[in-house]
Amino acid sequence: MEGGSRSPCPLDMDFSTQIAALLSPPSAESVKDYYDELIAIRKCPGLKINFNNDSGKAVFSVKEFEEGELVLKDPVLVAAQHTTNKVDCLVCSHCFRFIGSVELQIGRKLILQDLGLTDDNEKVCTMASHNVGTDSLFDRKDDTSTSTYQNLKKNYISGEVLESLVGGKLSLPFSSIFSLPSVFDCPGGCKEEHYCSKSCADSDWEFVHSILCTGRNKESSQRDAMLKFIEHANSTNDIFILAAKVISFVILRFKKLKQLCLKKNEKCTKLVGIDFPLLLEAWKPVSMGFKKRWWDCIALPDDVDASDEQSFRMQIRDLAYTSLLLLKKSIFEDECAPCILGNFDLVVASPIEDYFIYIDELPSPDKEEAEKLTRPFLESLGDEYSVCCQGTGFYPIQSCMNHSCLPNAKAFKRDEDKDGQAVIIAVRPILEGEEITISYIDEDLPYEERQALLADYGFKCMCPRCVEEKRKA
Ligand SMILES: C[S@@+](CC[C@H](N)C(=O)[O-])C[C@H]1O[C@@H](n2cnc3c(N)ncnc32)[C@H](O)[C@@H]1O
Repeated sequence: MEGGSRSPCPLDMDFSTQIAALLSPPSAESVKDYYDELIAIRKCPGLKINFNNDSGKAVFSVKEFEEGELVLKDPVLVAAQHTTNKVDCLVCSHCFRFIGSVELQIGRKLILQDLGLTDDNEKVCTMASHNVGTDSLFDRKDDTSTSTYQNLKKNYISGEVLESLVGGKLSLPFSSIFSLPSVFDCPGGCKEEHYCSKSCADSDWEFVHSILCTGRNKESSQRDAMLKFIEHANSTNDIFILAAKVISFVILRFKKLKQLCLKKNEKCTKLVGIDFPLLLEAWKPVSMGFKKRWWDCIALPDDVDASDEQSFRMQIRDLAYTSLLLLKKSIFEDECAPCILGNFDLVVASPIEDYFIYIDELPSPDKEEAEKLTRPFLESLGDEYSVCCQGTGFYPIQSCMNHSCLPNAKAFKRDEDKDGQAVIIAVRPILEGEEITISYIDEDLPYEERQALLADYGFKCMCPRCVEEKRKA
């Protein structure tokens, strides 16, 4: 591996040519073809991806946009909700929409809080690896003949009431206005993932989850190995869960391409046991956003001295290698040699905030009447009563947008944007042919602070504002 000690991974040596090919930037022509097709599929004909001399790929407008106009809706290619966030939000594992009901969201969170899961990271991880979703909450009813949650300590809402809330026996006033899609279980029966519809469940199964599922169809040794991988990721860095999803996505895409190829009776070239051209093709959507290996580009934490950078990077590379070995034990595939890539934030607003605002804005006496029921729940939830769904994902088009401290667009979720898609809105009129830029940081900060933050992204900003402010300094 360049710039560090020798890689602990023998694959790096054995497959150095193939790995170099996988990690080398795709040609300008294949980038153009790939994004032209994707833009047509995404139905955002106002955009074009081209190369810009200073910063590589860039998004350009091919039409005028008005201030406030939607520029892009970009569904996530692969994403994962943060492990700790799973206590706060029950969301569809495919589109990241909130699911169940206002009652289930509130009751589930209070129960998990009372079980101590929000205070204790270790326990959150355990909860996530044996995921407490909906069934597992209800399953506990079988454990006792009386109410399951009657021993809950912190809330002054009784366990019985919470049980009625998650079980659908107790309705909160006006909650039907904020109705959420019903919960669909994982088709593999793992109880770790939940969905908003059969189509989301099927898509996730087809594109990612069938390999990672710890449900009934998994052989028990593989299931144990997968649980060990998940536990390691949750107690070190949950970015490895996203990495595992990316690897699954590539393997499943590879298998599909291979089947297609065999169906058409085409010759599939074999290279040291790997059908390499097909693997390159399967990896293509990921390669479009791949920059560097994770340990080479992750920002140096504040508490790590610059002189220790090299050893820090080697440590996290070794951590990634340990994670990869654990994953390989559970999804061993001869045909694919995986790798880890970069990431982008995923955020979906919680409907719980809207619900409590609605109650607060009701006219008298409806408000007082409704609050008799809702206030104890709001008080029990505390300041963090409506945490967003937060995670990490890879957005193919948004990830091509460069930074400017004087951007013409921004990521902004409107009221109607209730899922994990990236939404980009024009912040001023955009001319045809202009590059579309967003700000990666708080652009209200002074010049020096902006540059310091952008250094973590590996570049010095030369936008017109920075050039001007530097000149004046
Ligand atoms: C999310 S990507 C944007 C797309 C990128 N240009 C590409 O080719 O994939 C972020 C990376 O783009 C480059 N970049 C973004 N904005 C830039 C700018 N204003 N000046 C120089 N490089 C920039 C940096 O390398 C940064 O790490």
